[in-house]
Amino acid sequence: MAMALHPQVQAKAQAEIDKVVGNERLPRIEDRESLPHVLAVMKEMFRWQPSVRLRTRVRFPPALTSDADYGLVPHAASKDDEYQGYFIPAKTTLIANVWAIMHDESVYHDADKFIPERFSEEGAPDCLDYAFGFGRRGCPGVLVAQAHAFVSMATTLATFNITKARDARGKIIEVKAENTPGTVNAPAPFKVSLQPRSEAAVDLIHRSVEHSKTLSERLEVFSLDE
Ligand code: HEM
Repeated sequence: MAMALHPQVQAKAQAEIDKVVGNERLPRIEDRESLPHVLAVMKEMFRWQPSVRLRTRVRFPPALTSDADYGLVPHAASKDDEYQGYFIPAKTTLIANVWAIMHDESVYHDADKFIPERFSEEGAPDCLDYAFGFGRRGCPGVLVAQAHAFVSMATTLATFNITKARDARGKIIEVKAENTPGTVNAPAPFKVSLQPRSEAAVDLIHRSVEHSKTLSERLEVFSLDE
């Protein structure tokens, strides 16, 4: 969705991939540090639309909403505590308001806009520190999730142009940045067009599909042997 809405962000990320990775292979996780704009696009995705649901700009106490009756992964204070001068009695339900953190205008200017350069060029605080929760109950899948998100994004950008789709009469179907209700923050259904970027991209896509088939065959052999 974000790429169809922001073609200039997409073009910049693709130019970076073309320069650093070329079109002989797909981007890999090892390329992460050499692709700062692509990484910034991923961070901006997690900031602009954090996966957690709680969505309010009320911050009382800052960054924490206490005794809320909705939101993702509520936690409880195991003992009396204090946070920035606010007393939190034991057993209080606490839900980190990740949306408020990610859309705090004093930290992320034009917070509702999609601006990856805030991470790659402006030194904004790394939103990946919050997107997966906090402390000892933070997401244990964080590393695998981030690696997967980066590789999926980078390989898609390397091989496809994502644009707004057109209807049967050729009229552009506008994309609306809307979300589904529910615990997990997912985009509402939307239509985009994915076109391979070149013959080389088509070849890479075919080769990677063949490669994954080989991998799954190897995994099958491995599980049969056991
Ligand atoms: C983009 C992908 C993902 C996102 C955005 C995400 C985000 C989160 C968040 C925000 C929490 C709540 C943390 C908290 O309450 O402080 C969480 C918890 C959790 N996540 Fe993920 N997660 C992702 C992928 C994964 C994956 C791939 C795994 C497993 C391999 C995983 C396993 C878990 C588990 C088990 C918990 C509960 C931890 C606990 O309560 O101690 N997650 N995740």
